[in-house]
Amino acid sequence: MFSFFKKSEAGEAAPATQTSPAQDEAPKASWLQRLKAGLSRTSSQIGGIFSRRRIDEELLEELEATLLMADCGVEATQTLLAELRRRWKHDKLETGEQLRAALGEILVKLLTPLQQPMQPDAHKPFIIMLAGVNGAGKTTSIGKLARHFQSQGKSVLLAAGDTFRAAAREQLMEWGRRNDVSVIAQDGGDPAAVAFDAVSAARARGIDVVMVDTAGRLPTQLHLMEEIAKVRRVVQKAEPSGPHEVLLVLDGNVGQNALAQLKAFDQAIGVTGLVITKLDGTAKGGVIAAIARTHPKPLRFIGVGEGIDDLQAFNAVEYVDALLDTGNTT
Ligand SMILES: Nc1nc2c(ncn2[C@@H]2O[C@H](COP(=O)(O)OP(=O)(O)OP(=O)(O)O)[C@@H](O)[C@H]2O)c(=O)[nH]1
Repeated sequence: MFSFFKKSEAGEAAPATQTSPAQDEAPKASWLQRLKAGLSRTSSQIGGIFSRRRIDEELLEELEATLLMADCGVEATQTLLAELRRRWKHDKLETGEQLRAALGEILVKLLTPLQQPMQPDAHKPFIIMLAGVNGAGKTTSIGKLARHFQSQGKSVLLAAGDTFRAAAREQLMEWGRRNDVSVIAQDGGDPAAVAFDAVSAARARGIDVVMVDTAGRLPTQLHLMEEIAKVRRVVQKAEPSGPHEVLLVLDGNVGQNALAQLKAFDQAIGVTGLVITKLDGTAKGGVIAAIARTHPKPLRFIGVGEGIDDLQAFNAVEYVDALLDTGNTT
């Protein structure tokens, strides 16, 4: 918990002016390597299937089972297999490698609609609310995003909306002091009131981006889901055009459970974008296909580690390359 902020306090993280990862080829290459390493379990399982010379029904059935095990879910797996079968016949595919290329194209087509960058210049202040279950990576992602926006020359203000844990609040405030990011917090109290104060302060101070952190909660904790819906309503009271982004942070390791979380949070607060973290761990990676097929939402960022450069804008071609080893990125 808060390890990113702890790192910053110890002075280990890169200074704000150095964080422009997307424009920096060297970090990007190592970032892609981390993504590939994270998804290597799935890519090696699928790779084993494609290494066969001939395509037949048995191979397709094995691929189907592998996609299901990789968290793609029934609907996305069926969609992918149906299209693959069509291409097999229509394009007269013969080898496993041709099938890998075809699956890559089909997956890129499925995932590309999720590749929609955030538009923080659309409003001032641009108000982002973050939600998710406990430990999904909200606070870590806020730290990374704050640096990301600062590197673009934007001023940032945080609302410490996790009013349950005093330690979390203090950690965030200390991190803010050291990184030139204002943090609005209250002792105890109401998260909606903190959000209201933060939005009002951002307007008064001419801040570019406000991020409203919220305490982790499970969709089954109905009173907490009602509480977060209230935070959203109160943000809108403070700024009628906001919130401009309602980000749901999902842990990439939770598999199909991510879909259940997405549906529940979407119903409560109207999710407008996703952050999927921890794709560097034991994540199998297919859940993004499941989301694209059954409950599509813009996937703004994916996380492959706890470091400052480890949160990157989602790119469908890069992701599919990491998942299938298609060789379409270097
Ligand atoms: N490996 C890895 N760890 C991550 C990533 N993102 C976050 N973490 C770690 O996940 C843990 C939980 O992250 P937090 O940011 O504290 O999660 P949170 O959603 O704010 O948690 P609550 O405050 O309990 O709601 C921390 O140890 C983070 O360092 C990631 O992309 N990869």
